[in-house]
Amino acid sequence: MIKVSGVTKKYPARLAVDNISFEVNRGEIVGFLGPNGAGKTTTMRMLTGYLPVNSGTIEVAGFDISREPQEVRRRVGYLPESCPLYPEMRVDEYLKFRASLKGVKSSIRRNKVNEVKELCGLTEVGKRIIGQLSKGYRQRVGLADSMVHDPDLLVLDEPTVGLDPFQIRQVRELITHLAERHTVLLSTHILQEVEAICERILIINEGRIVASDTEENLHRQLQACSIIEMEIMAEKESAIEKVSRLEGLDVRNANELADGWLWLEVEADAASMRVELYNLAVAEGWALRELSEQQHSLEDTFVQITSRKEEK
Ligand SMILES: Nc1ncnc2c1ncn2[C@@H]1O[C@H](COP(=O)(O)OP(=O)(O)OP(=O)(O)O)[C@@H](O)[C@H]1O
Repeated sequence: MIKVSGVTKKYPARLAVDNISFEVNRGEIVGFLGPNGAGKTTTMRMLTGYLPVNSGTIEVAGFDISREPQEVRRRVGYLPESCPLYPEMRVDEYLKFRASLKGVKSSIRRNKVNEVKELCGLTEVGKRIIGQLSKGYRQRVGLADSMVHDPDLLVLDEPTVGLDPFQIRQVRELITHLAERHTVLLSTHILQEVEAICERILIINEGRIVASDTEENLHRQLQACSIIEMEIMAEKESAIEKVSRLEGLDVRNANELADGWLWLEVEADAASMRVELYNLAVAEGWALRELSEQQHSLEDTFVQITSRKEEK
């Protein structure tokens, strides 16, 4: 559905997107993650034909964005970061206006508007003035707008930004529902959002794609190093020395607990090195009451991937 090949975008004072390539398959729901200024919005604007590329090619639904921008726009629904609604218009009026701008035939326009209103939970507010709606509802109007021409692909830039937790949940459910019929590329800062709705994650950092995989596989890449916590009855200095002497294990933190036990935080080069620590405790005659490996959160994964120096 999306094929980006070697795309670069330079603003006068800044290289925002640096030779990126990635693909999104039909029917996928892909999360686009990256720190502030990483290049997410720039990429999304190029994908939707709002910003020209400097070099490289973008194909959407088989059409080249530079050569056939109209064909691409017809097949893409875009929810920009700050959706430019007309605050003085009523919801129905606005959606009909947008549908006509997007070339929806007048004979089916009313039906299309009703359909997207229903999908976005807007049926009750059709007669309301947009400027008087809550932010959550305005966001739904933006979503309804992005899909009123029945696009194959939805590109959503931070769809839940500024919403309260209840609205966030509703908009997420809506997106999950939309993904049954559309391919979705969605940018967000909220990692739980990606965990909750996306099948695959693309991570962009300083204008470059630094990861593209399922959440599970991204975690797996990082399982190569893990953190183990242990609590033993042992003398601090000697325990640190003996643990650190084991290959692939290094003590990061040590604390003598109030009840006399020693807590150690150990960095392991590989997953499942707890058994080495268990064997050491047995060999040294240390009583052991805790030996656990920390699971990486998506946040750890994100931080590690976006701070890997060699990939910059
Ligand atoms: N119109 C512009 N003119 C000049 N520089 C720009 C323009 N738009 C974006 N930039 C710069 O390009 C880089 C990428 O910006 P972009 O908005 O694509 O990042 P982003 O990942 O969407 O960030 P955020 O998460 O903060 O929205 C940033 O350094 C930004 O300052």
